[in-house]
Amino acid sequence: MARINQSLGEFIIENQGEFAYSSGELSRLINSIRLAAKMVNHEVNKAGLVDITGSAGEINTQGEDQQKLDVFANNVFIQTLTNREIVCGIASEENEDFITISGSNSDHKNKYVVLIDPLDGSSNIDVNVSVGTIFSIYRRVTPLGTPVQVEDFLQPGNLQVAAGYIVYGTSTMLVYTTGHGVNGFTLNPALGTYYLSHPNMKFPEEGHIYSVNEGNYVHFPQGIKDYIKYCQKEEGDRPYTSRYIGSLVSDIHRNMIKGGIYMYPKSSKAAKGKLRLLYECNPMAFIVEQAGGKASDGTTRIMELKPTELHERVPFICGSKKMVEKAEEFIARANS
Ligand SMILES: O=P(O)(O)OC[C@H]1O[C@](O)(COP(=O)(O)O)[C@@H](O)[C@@H]1O
Ligand SMILES: [Mg+2]
Ligand SMILES: [Mg+2]
Repeated sequence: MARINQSLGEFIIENQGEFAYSSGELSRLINSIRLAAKMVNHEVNKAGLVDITGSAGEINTQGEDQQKLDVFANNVFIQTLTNREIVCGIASEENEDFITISGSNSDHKNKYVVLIDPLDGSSNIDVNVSVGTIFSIYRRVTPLGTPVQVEDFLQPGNLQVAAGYIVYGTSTMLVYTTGHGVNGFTLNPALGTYYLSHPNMKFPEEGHIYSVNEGNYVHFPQGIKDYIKYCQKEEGDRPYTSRYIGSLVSDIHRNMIKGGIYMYPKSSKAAKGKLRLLYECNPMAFIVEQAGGKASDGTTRIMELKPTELHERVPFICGSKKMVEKAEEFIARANS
């Protein structure tokens, strides 16, 4: 039973029984992510004082200019998980290929793989706007004792055993689900401990916030343009308020608390949108659905999409159930 101010460590142990055939491996894995997030949080808070802002001078596999904090966060999560031999493989936004973790006895004994966006909202690092980390966990599908394969990562979102995000904002929060609801924990920086501050988070069915990069409006499909016009129309409880931070984690976190819809649609500039299915859309969709919201690519439920590549992109619409359904209506009408 969730108790306010219960520590994350206590919560993980007390809820371990929720996981089928729980061996404690998943608990230890979430604990390792908790630890790595504290190390990243420490650096994020010092951004501007230490040499952690700006470009790392490298281009990642997505053709993006890697930021120093992208590289730092990526190394911290990979090392923390590797050192603890807690997973059999890791896929990251910042690495072209997946990483095989064989374990000190090279016995590939671990059953979980992790997919991670180590630093989300990279364009906001240097301007002191909140950023995040996103993680998704699956049970491997290839036999234990053998090296991990790409098919262990290319699983549909509805097979996730856990997913979560960390938002490094006015406070640092870790929000996650194991398929039994969504709980949010706030870091007490003085004690270095996360405490349950947002038990059983619920996504309001309806909201008054729409989040989309309107700078791309001219490039959007007609259905999206029509829905944005609907949000802006003086009618009933509209116009809605436009809020766009440009950090996926922060935009969805806000909308989950206040009610709202986030959209990163496809466009004439980006045929599949920008966001990555495996380590951005699937984990956020799992959390949003577990909180009672909805997540789709405009027509299909995100978590039913069958991934084909590690870094594939998909159009992403998610948030308050009724708002996502309304947007899907406009898309279907424009496509008919
Ligand atoms: O600047 P744009 O095109 O609106 O894109 C913003 C989106 O891109 C992202 O920054 C992509 O994530 P990364 O920073 O992890 O690459 C999202 O967090 C955000 O929602
Ligand atoms: Mg991201
Ligand atoms: Mg990133």
